[in-house]
Amino acid sequence: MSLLSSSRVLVRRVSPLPPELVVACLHTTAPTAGPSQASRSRTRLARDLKPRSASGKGNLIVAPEVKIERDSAPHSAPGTRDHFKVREETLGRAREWRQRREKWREQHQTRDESRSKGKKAERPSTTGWTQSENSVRRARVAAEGVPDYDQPWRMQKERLRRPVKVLFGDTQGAEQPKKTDAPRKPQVQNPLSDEFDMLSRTPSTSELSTAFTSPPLMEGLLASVMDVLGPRARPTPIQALSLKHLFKRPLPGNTSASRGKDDVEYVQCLLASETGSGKSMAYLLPMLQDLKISELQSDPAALPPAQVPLVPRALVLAPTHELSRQLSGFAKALLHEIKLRVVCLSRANTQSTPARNASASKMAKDLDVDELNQQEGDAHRKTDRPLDVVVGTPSKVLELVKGRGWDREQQKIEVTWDKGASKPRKFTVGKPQMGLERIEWVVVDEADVLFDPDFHEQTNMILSAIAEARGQPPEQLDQATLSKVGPENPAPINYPFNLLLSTATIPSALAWHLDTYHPAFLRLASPHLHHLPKTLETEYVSWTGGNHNADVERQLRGIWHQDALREKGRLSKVLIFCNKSTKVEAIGHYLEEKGIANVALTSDSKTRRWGSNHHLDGFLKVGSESHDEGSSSSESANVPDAEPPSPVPAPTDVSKIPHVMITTSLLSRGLDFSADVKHVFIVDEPRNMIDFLHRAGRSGRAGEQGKVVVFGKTKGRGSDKSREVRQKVRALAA
Ligand SMILES: Nc1ncnc2c1ncn2[C@@H]1O[C@H](COP(=O)(O)OP(=O)(O)OP(=O)(O)O)[C@@H](O)[C@H]1O
Repeated sequence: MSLLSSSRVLVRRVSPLPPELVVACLHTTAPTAGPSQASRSRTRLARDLKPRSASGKGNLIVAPEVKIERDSAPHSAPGTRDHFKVREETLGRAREWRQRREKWREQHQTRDESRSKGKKAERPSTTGWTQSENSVRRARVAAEGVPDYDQPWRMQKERLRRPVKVLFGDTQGAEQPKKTDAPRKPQVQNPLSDEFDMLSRTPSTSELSTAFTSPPLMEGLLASVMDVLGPRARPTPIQALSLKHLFKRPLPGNTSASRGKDDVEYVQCLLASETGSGKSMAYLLPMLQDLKISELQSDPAALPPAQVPLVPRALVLAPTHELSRQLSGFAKALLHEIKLRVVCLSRANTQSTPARNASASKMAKDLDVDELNQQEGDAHRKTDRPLDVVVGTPSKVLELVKGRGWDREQQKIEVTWDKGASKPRKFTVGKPQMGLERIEWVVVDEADVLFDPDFHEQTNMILSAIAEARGQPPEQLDQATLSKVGPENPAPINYPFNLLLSTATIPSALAWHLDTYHPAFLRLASPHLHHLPKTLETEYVSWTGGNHNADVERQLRGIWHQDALREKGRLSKVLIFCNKSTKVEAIGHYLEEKGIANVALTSDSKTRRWGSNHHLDGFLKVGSESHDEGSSSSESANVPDAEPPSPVPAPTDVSKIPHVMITTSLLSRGLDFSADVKHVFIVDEPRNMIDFLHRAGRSGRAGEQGKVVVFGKTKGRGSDKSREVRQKVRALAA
């Protein structure tokens, strides 16, 4: 079972759909079988990202690594290990070349002198090394399998031209190495590295901003960016691309800008960069600024009165409610100056109401927006001034758009029909609470999950519903046409709103979807896409025997022991990822018995039902999650009850304060964990490399140091799988 199938639990399945909705989403429903199935895998990384559209529309832009000052990008901030490593490497290489040149000169001089004296002289080597030195060097290169940087550039280039074995990604069509050329150890290459290496050096991408400035940002937004990231923060590659390409609307008062407000085309773009590289800000900034400018330029009195309580102008979709809450908190932090209204669609927004009683209408009634409008007085009554941004999961959004229980009614009808009963069971569908007609921006965060077979019906249904509400429903295709569409025969959809997709991994299924339905999308990518963050170290740990839990405990205690020696008692927090809920619980109980307080979180943990993020307290980054009403986290924590907890336990006491969170892939997506989470343990073999990238990426974020510890069998029978995983991980870390 793949990562994404394990995340099925995140959303209530919608089945079967009413016929009118099926038509609406058929347009983007890909047939499930066929010859191109392999190219639509959701567990394999795409081999290339260039748009395949024959029309020549669409563009892939990869940020150059060199142009973003390395010292200021989070992953290589001054003082970090990476910074010093790069510096040392660069200096070391230069020193070596200088020495070699000197040696070469000396050799030539000796030869010339010998010749002038009529003696026979040894021919100097082209590399500057003597023959004996050369043979030692060659032996080292062969034994260690390291690239031979000492070879002259021509030979080096020749070496690079040799075909390499692609061990992940789609292997179809990949050139296999000739037997004679094969290096000793199989070489694993990251599928995108060649394409990205070339693109990130093209001159067209070189003019990127190395600072947050105004323009393109409006002053209020710039101030908030400085407040959130600090005054010396510099844009990451993906943010620099966003600053250059996604700010289309001129700032108010900018008379020199040639484009008027009506000339603005819809922005339709994919933002792809590694985990923890600041994608949230890369999509939030252009969206929030555009909303503010359009608010300043529009006349609220001219808007038709809204029929429902919530009429947002932007929608951010995320796969889990935890991520929705964190994103809405992050957006709010960026809006202190420019004042837009953000609401997270979550049960925790209702006033201390038990989850089961929270209806959509109650939620709409109690949402912060009402409070805000009331505070602002009668001049801005509920429906006079639109809500700006709504953040939520697709199922929650549909619940508000179609009324609570809209999907359940259909289910009941089907069930009754199956049993041959004459009448379907009655089910009352709630009233719609949210209108989509004013939506100008849609962001699909974790796009690879939301366009994955488990979620794509809901995502496409929302996108189609917005297009319809805005008066331009997408063209409906019949089954025969649908079965023929593909990258070679695309069926482009032109949504009448700005659409941003954000992701850290592009499985071939998403690449297929984009080539087929969005060939004209602008694709912005960081040069480090499909790699582990540079500040993340990898360590492999072998199981010592039958009791794996004991090995996990030993590692934890080892880490804390080191921390206690190094950081004056501040112990790092650890995330443990398992493949199954039963294993999560087993490790949780074991650690609890051993006096290690922990939070064991599975999809049906009680604390998740409240819709707040309190169950992640102490693990999530402080300041980026929104504080809300909800249950306390104590229910989810497996705190051993050996001693009654003291009111303020010492921060280092791992038996009282949970320093370990154990979970499945449920929490591997998008969440920004605090810098205290320095270690991620992968105790079960990752199901695929996409899964691994997301799990490992919860640490080592935005230039923070982190370590991913991969457990496995390293010797004897059954160690092949773990060896293969190590090879792949090495390619991701390259
Ligand atoms: N330019 C920057 N400089 C320093 N830190 C930054 C910068 N931009 C964002 N950050 C910080 O980096 C962290 C990670 O950002 P974010 O959650 O947006 O990453 P992401 O790319 O969306 O990760 P994921 O793929 O896991 O969702 C956040 O804590 C954010 O505050």
